[in-house]
Amino acid sequence: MENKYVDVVIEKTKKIALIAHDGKKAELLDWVVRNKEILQTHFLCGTGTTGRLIQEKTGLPVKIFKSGPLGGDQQIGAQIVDGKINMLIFIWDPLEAQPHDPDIKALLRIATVYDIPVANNLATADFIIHSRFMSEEYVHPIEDYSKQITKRVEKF
Ligand SMILES: O=C(CO)COP(=O)(O)O
Repeated sequence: MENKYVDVVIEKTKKIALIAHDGKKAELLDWVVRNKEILQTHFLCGTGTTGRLIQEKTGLPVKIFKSGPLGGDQQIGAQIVDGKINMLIFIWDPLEAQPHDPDIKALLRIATVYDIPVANNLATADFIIHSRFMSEEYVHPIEDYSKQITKRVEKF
């Protein structure tokens, strides 16, 4: 299916990454369908298979990165570092071992370093998308979070 993502979409309010492991993909797809009205006003991206399935099932434009085991989690992590993603919905499977477990840990770590909202289950995803964070007026309480991190690291 044609990738409908175009650069201009990046101007949308929130920049959301959507990822689910195989055993959790159906759950995430249903959630995206249920919340399509809200999600369509934001920029969406995802790892290879998750992103493609969301695009096919909902018709929403999704910027698609590599599949998780092929480096997609790392690409998404790099986008967080560059400020191009500011919310992560990552429905990882606690009952299934993954060959790229170090990449998964790295992504979750970098999301914490940059203090973006992260949902690892749908209850939290619901909580976030109905929260004040989704409004255009929301600004991170720490003006430039990455400056604060740099300061902390430079101390040593
Ligand atoms: O493995 C993943 C995240 O760790 C997801 O990758 P896919 O969306 O390509 O299945």
